[in-house]
Amino acid sequence: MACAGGLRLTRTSFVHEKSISWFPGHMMAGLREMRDQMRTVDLVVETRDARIPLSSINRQFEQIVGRKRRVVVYNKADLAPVAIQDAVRREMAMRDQQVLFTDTSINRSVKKILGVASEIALSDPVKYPQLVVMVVGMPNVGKSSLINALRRTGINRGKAASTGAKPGVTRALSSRIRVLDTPPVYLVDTPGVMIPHIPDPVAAIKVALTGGIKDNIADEAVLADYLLFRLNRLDGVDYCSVLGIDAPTDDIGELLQKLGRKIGALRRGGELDLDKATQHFLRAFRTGRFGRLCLDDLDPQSVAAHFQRSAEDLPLSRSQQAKARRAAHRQRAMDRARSRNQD
Ligand SMILES: Nc1nc2c(ncn2[C@@H]2O[C@H](COP(=O)(O)OP(=O)(O)OP(=O)(O)O)[C@@H](O)[C@H]2O)c(=O)[nH]1
Repeated sequence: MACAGGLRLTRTSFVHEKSISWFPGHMMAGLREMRDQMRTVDLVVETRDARIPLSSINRQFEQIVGRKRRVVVYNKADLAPVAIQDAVRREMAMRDQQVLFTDTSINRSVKKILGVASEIALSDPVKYPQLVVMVVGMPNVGKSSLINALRRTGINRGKAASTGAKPGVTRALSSRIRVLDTPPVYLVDTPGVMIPHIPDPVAAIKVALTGGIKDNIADEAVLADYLLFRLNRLDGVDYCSVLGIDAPTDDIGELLQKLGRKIGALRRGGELDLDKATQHFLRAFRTGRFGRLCLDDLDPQSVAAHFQRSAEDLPLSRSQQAKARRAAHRQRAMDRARSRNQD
């Protein structure tokens, strides 16, 4: 139950047919430039949002990264439950992905990335006189913040990349940004790239809720409706206390009316301003006021279904097909072991 006082859930699933598409020209140009520069890159840091460990995966990066060494960084870990980290590590390890969790406000948390880069650079100083790391990811996952944090941690220097609360701040590849002197490590910032067409409309809603899609492109009313649906199904989220409303509800109209009255969101003439109430509700989630939350389901079946769907959407390279086969093999072995334990 989400709030004190009890709630009868009136919906069993969230149905939304229309996906959100946002793929402006600078993203296409950015992808092309990333592909062109990839041969000069030694390591790729693929940044994702820890609140949506699956929905923030953009398979286009796997295609342009190819066989380059890659580390997956789940940023904004301060906004996601610590408890998800083991499940995510396990699932990604099955897909041969090394995973780190970061919060860009904490030096010790981003230092792990410098550790990975240094290890590669020191393994062959002749091959890597300077190590070049490209930071890629969906919009607003915190790529530029991560670069600034690495620079602060590595060489105690100020901001080198522009950041902002809205998606699409970085619009082109940066020049190389120094983040470590010994061994020399340089980072390249890149524009956030969306999936051109997200096949699952609910995944698109999750990306928009976490700030990856501009609010004027996503339908804020739908985002708020999904957020309420999800909050009601997560244990221990007391949104009533956070919002200052009396009782939980599964009806977004009712919640926004109450919230609008509570925060005094009124238009001229005294009519309730439900848009303002909607934005207040979304902001409360985005700033972590409802606590650490994860919007993706991480049980093995849901994860397998997610990868199945995204594989159908994007043709896989040969090495990706081999990886997918290995992951499916491991998954089947785990399922068999699990069912043997249950017997
Ligand atoms: N809570 C939290 N917020 C973060 C973290 N890292 C970045 N942010 C915030 O996330 C927002 C987006 O950060 P950016 O670094 O501009 O994101 P980006 O991925 O470079 O964005 P694009 O320009 O769209 O590609 C900013 O408001 C940051 O302050 C983090 O670890 N935790």
